[in-house]
Amino acid sequence: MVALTVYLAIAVALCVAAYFKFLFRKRRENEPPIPTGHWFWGNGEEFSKNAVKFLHSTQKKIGDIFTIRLFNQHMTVILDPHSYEKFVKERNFDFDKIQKQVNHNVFSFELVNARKMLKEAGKTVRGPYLNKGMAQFSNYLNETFTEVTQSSTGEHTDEWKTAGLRSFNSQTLFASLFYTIFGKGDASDARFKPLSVYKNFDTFHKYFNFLWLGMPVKLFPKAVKALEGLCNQPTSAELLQRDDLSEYLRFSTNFMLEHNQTEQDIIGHNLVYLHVNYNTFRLAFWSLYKLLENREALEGLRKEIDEVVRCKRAEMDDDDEEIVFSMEEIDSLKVLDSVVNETLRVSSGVFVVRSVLEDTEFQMENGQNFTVRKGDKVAMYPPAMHKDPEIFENPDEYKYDRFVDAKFYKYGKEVKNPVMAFGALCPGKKYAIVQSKWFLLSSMYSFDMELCDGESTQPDINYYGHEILPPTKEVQIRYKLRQNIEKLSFL
Ligand code: HEM
Repeated sequence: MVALTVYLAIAVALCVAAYFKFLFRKRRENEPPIPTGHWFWGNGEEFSKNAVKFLHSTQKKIGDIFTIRLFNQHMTVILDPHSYEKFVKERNFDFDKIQKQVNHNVFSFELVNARKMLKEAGKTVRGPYLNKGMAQFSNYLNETFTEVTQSSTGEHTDEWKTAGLRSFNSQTLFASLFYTIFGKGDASDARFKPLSVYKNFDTFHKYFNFLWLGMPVKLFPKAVKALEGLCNQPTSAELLQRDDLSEYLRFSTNFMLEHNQTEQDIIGHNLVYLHVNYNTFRLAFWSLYKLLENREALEGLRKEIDEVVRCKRAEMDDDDEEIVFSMEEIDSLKVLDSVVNETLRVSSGVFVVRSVLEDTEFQMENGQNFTVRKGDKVAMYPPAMHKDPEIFENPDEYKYDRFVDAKFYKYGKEVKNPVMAFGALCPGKKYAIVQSKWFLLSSMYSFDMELCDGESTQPDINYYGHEILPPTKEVQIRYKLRQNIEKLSFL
């Protein structure tokens, strides 16, 4: 009995010590305020129920900067959009640890000399490389558009067809992204094909937040099975032999081989690359869905597209078979640009998050100073700013032309980066945006499309933390090829 009492006393003492070490926090002088939360979970429950709602109500009570606790992780959240540039430039706020955590916990590898690799590889998705990649992408997209309008016997049909919107996008956009990244390879090789990779990726992504936080993948048998399928890839030598392999993967694979990384590491890195590109797939889903849901938006965009095509057609010679667009022409389409920005605003779920390397004096843009504690995380949360009613009037409403010639203000001052969905470091921002624009332009021009009766969905807030949120469910659409259309291609 005495022994039992002693064990119990030790256990209680250990629990109390663990509580004070990992969970309890006494605010030090000059640190940001701490909102009240559950003694054990901290602010985790309110945060996971609806992060944006929780952050908005805390902001109202205690200001633009505060430190929340998500179980044992303390995170300082900054919700002043004007402080964004100071946040991304602060050297003690580090992204490398986060990037390593994703590579290690989710894709089981470590990237040697990661900063150099990412910096150099990032150059291969910009400038002239971008045009080469886009030309490939637009060709693949045209091929897939032909495939999805074939009847079951393989003939072209003008009939209405019904499909899930994600399924339609997986056969068109995802397949085109996939081939642009990995090249086409040997058609008779059944390994690593877009549709099976898409299905496995879709399953695997459901567990992303758990894996990222460090839970072992073995706890999730469906994720293990999906990952096995995803790892069944061609070898690095086979990929490097493909002429149409993307420059990004060519560079990164050679870099990793030079640094003696294993085939398994290269496979893991290929999956990370696919993972970042998967955001473009999700963005395209919301871009199309929102247009189909809002007839006025669809007609507004189609008017802009039909007009530009009409002008281009008037300039064509009789023997021209394709209508060709340049990057500048795509960039000049204001409604298309606004549709993509508005879609990013309503569907982004990402935290722009950093690890705090040292106790850091952080000065907000309004001159207030706060000390952010070493070992904590510090973050800006775009979805909360994207839904700030002071910046965006009626923020819950989708307004397709919201960004046409518009400026946005907070505290009476213009917000320089009203849409922050790409954070500061994403090298693929321009690529993802121009691919999404091209996909929208081509599909709006090529297809009549509508949502089937009663179909609707919304961004799934259980996935807050993902760059672009997935939908709560699939929706069914009807589509058919429009009459008298030309082939579109990218210069
Ligand atoms: C809609 C599409 C995309 C969204 C919303 C998105 C968003 C993001 C965000 C929020 C980050 C973290 C940045 C930060 O914390 O400052 C990031 C990082 C990154 N993204 Fe993207 N991304 C997209 C597409 C792409 C594409 C197409 C590529 C391909 C090149 C790409 C490559 C990367 C890489 C390599 C990083 C890590 C950068 C580093 O560690 O320095 N992303 N992305």
